[in-house]
Amino acid sequence: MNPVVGRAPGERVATEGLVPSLADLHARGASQQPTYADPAAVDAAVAKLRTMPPLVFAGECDDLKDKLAAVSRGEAFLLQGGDCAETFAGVTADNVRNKLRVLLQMAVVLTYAASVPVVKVGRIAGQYAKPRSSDLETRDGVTLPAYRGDAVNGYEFTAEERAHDPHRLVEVYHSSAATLNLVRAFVTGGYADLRQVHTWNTDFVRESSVGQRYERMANEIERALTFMQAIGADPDEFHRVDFHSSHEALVLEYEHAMTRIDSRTDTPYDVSGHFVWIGERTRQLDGAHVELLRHIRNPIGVKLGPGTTPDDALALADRLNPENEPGRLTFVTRFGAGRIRDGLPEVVEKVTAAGVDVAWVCDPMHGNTFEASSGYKTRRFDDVIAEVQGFFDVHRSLGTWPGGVHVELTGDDVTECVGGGEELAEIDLAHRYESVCDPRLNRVQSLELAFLVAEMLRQV
Ligand SMILES: O=C[C@H](O)[C@H](O)COP(=O)(O)O
Ligand SMILES: C=C(OP(=O)(O)O)C(=O)O
Ligand SMILES: [Mn+2]
Repeated sequence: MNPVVGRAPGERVATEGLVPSLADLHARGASQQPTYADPAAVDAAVAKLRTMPPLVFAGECDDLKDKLAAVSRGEAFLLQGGDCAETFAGVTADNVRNKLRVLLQMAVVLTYAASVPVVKVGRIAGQYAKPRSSDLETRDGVTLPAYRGDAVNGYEFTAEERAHDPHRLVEVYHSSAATLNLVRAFVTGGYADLRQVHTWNTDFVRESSVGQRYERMANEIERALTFMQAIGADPDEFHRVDFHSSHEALVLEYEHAMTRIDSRTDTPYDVSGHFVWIGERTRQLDGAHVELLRHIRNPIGVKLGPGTTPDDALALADRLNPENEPGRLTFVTRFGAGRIRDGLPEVVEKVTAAGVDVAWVCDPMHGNTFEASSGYKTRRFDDVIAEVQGFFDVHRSLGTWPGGVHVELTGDDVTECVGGGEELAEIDLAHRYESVCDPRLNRVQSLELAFLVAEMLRQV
């Protein structure tokens, strides 16, 4: 049997002995898992997934780990962004291109304005499962299971759609494959060529002042590229970019089935994405998610909310990266604008004092969510910026490196977060609120964030 391919039903699982079994993981009382009615259908979905080719290759995961090691050394900056929850219906060329385009624009702003190499990672091609505060949702007196992402159930508020369906896990694989295929084509096939800096901005420049600001910067970049070509630089150097996929490793059946033994090193990798992270709600030290992820060799992240103590962070680092391998572990802090300045310093201080090698990244979204009077979940652009500013200030005062930002965004002109240069108000939210889970920055807000972060980076 080829150990990279997995097993046929009934055969030994290729990862046996190197990764805990699904039964062992569930025995830990895993939180935030689907509740499936039909165990045979779950087995069939898992068996099918085990036969599917990897979505990413272990060597690519190692490349990203090397880049994240540069982040942890203070030599690069991570830009990680995308939807809160991807949907199967959202796998269209326009949608994928628009998300990639805004990330490329943001990366160019950060690289050019702050002169720092930017590691680009999408919340894309696998971000289909959501932890929720409540198992149930009630509308007009009707109570149904909460929406847990397209990986688990449908968004439509009917009993049929909200039932947890294991076959959806196979659909996650196919949707991720289609998305990643397009992303790979875009980033290597010319769309991401640095000489396209202007093209990414068309249909945008006239409409917003941030688009115009970007346009001025793109003119400067173009002149610099022309100069470099004139002095003999290889134009192929500008042709492609490195871009990696990431998602929260939440549904154990999916992540376990996609964990394979790398034939180069005989070690396990979760080949469903380059980088996977453990959410704030599933990072229990003895929990199933920490147990699974401590066995895989991908670069991994852990979200740290405002309740995190220095000892929690140290214990997680010890469990997930006992050899202190650079680039292996990223702590994504999401304290909220009001708590970051008080809560973050002692965590960073003690982790640093213990000699733990980690990349520190700021998620300025998940600690700043509130419900507008209209009922929409939203976030204030000013709170997002205030948390990033707090993150930079804390790291500057401790002499540590603010290694990146992790944001929920989209390339479309949605109206989900309030504020920003367009001064979106709560009353505007209904106009184009399309997220099926958390509110995302739209294209203008995302680019504004990039310019503001570039200024903060220049001052580090
Ligand atoms: O994306 C993160 C979580 O799934 C989300 O913030 C939970 O939101 P809820 O409180 O509406 O369940
Ligand atoms: C669920 C998420 O975040 P957290 O685990 O930080 O709440 C998320 O990133 O969508
Ligand atoms: Mn979210």
